Amino acid sequence: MTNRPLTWAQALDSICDSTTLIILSIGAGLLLTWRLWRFSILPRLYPDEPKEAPYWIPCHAIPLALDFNGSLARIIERFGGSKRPFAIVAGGIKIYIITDPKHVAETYRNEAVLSNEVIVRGIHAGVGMSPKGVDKLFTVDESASFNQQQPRPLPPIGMMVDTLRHHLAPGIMLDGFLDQNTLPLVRRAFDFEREVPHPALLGEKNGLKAISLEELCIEALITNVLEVFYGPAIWKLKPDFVHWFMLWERVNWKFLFNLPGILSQDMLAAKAEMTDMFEMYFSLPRSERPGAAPWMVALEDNMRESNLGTEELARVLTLQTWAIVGNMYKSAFWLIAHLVYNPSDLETIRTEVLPAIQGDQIDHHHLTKNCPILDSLMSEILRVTTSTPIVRDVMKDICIGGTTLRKGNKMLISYRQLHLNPESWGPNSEAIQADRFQQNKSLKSSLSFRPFGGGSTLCPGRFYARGAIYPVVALLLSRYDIRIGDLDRELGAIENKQRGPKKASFPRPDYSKPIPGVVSPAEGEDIRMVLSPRNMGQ
Ligand code: HEM
Repeated sequence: MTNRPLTWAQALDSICDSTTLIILSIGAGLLLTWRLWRFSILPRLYPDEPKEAPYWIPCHAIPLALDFNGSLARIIERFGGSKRPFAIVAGGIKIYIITDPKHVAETYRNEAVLSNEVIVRGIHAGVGMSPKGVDKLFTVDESASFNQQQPRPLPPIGMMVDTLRHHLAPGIMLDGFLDQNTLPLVRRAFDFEREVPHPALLGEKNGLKAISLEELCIEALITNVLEVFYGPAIWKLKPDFVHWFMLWERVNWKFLFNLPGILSQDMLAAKAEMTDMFEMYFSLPRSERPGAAPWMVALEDNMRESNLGTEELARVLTLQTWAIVGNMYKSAFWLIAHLVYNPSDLETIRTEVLPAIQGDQIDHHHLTKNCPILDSLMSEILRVTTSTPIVRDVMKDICIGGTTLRKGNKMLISYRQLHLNPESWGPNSEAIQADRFQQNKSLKSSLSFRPFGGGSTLCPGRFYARGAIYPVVALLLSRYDIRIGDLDRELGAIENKQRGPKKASFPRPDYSKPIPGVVSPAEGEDIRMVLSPRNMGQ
């Protein structure tokens, strides 16, 4: 063998190779030392602090952005077994994760320290309110007329929710609002003979109707409820408002993640169309927008008294509208979807609701008080489809679950994880069991069940939601027999006396995005139903 001298190029390559190797080794060494220090040594030095779920580069933000609920569930599964609060880091921010139902209750008892004010301010700034406008929302004016009757004076933002709470608590006001304002419009959602084609009607033949379940729920619980709250003027101002709201529904996660404009043109467009409509609406003299809900009228007066102008009102109400109509249509969608795929539950609930429907009259008291399986199924649907992540800011150091949460960090509760926790709900916790809440009545007030949040931000619309959703279910079941499928095939099957067409698979929910409230069906995941009028042609 001859030892040939290296060429210049070979020598350079070999130096580069060994330099690269050295750099890589140092990098790997530093990374390992950092990991050892951060995730093994630091937790021993500070045993009271929640342990951090280990990560390499670049923290937990990317998996969370790609599949929010899935990656959160995986992190919790790997790390949260002990039920002690633990921490993750996303986008440079430390977030404590609370998984124990008892610790969740503790967070609601400490709302001054675990506060949502920074987040609520940020959301209002995100819809375009000026810092001054946001400050006005949070400033208490003891002399404001709405504060004269209050045991404790409220800022306009508190007054707003309080007014809603007052109008929608069980009692004469809610009864009147349901009977006079809401139910006539819910009934209108079943008027398939109207002049302008019904958005849910896909076809009609021989007395059978092909219907999109999603569109029916949108018509009943978005389009009509918007009109219940704002009156019909909104349609003159923006006839396609629902289109923009539904786009917002699909992309509002970009708003929550604060994505840059270049990645969120669709979300920005939807937001602009919605605020634009409300600005036009609140610019109209009141006489030109009749039919608004009493709550809305009282709210507007109070906001104007607090010097919030038309543009600011428009932006605040864009967010309120999201809370008002963002969840009911999805709850109704999943509830009816469950029924059409589970005929025995459908028949049980049909028997329960039939007495509530007399011709055109709907007895909402019967539906909310005397239909235990319907009520139980609604709770079960909310349990399984809730996707809400609740985030709070830690305003001062606080001890929760034996660990110290440090000021300046955030805290997150995943209601989805709480609602599916096998320790509370059994090993088959993802399966829907219609009578679960009827079998065990204490479950509705369980610490592991929070479909409407908790503490001072407990949803003020929870009674109204049931009062508006149940009539939709009752009208559908009392008027129609329902099959899943295609009109032509269904007709063919009837003519040939065969069984109906093969059922499509159950619609897939989209848990990949953080949605405040109930999960949306994934895009295109609808149910096509064939409705045949009951007692006709049977
Ligand atoms: C099935 C339907 C509904 C579900 C699942 C639902 C869920 C929730 C949840 C989880 C929260 C708490 C958020 C938090 O603590 O940060 C909340 C708050 C809220 N909800 Fe609902 N909601 C529904 C229907 C409604 C309706 C019909 C209205 C109004 C008519 C409404 C108005 C509000 C408002 C204004 C808040 C904010 C409360 C506050 O910040 O103090 N919701 N909702």
